[in-house]
Amino acid sequence: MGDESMGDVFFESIRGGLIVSCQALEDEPLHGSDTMAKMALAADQGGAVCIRANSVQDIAAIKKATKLPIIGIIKREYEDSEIYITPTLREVRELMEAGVDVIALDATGRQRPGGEKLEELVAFMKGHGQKVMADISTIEEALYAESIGVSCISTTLSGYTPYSPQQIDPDFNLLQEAVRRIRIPVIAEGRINTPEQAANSLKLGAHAVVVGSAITRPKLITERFADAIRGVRKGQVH
Ligand SMILES: CC(=O)N[C@H](C=O)[C@@H](O)[C@H](O)[C@H](O)COP(=O)(O)O
Repeated sequence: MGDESMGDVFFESIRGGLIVSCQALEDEPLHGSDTMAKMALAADQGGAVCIRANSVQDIAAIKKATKLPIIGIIKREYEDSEIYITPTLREVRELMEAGVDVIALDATGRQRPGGEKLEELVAFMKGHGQKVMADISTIEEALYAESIGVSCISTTLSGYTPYSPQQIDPDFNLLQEAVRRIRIPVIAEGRINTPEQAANSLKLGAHAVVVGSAITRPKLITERFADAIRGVRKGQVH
């Protein structure tokens, strides 16, 4: 592990712990800061060590509901880029103003809106003493993010770039390779849908685990159950 995170209060506080991502976009039934604050409180009471949250409004509401540290993002779409997780300096500034323990941003190699550069965003945040989580989709992106000074990496975007493995399960291969080759903390994130997968992530060396949909997206959870039972009793005679 790199020098910055060694002994760092935030990274020590989340070591081996569960980070719950509390997010609902405008088109989701649970959208709304009050609801996200309640989700965060439930996560806190359930044993989470940190919350990952989207938008200045949600972050402000969550801060009132719990004292847990926050990894903040702003999802915003731009016409000239595929990147939507904290894409530009505008979102970085908004998050710094809101005040979060860590800012997470897309650290894939893709073109950013307005031609902005990942290195410049990271340098800006580090220059202001802001911790940075790099959301990556491949080992090359993880290595590059580490080389430009991010505080930790997360496997968030594996499966969400066209050049990373498209799979239903979490990308444990990427996690393992990152743990082997990266010195800063490696966070497991993305499609961790069962307690066993979360525990396995830590066994494979993840510093902490982020779980979102499986805890905070009831529509998706319902769909999984509905899909699993669909047709099971069809044709049965009672
Ligand atoms: C790809 C992307 O946009 N991921 C987002 C990142 O903040 C969230 O929508 C995910 O819920 C989060 O990464 C946790 O993952 P999962 O919900 O699979 O546990």
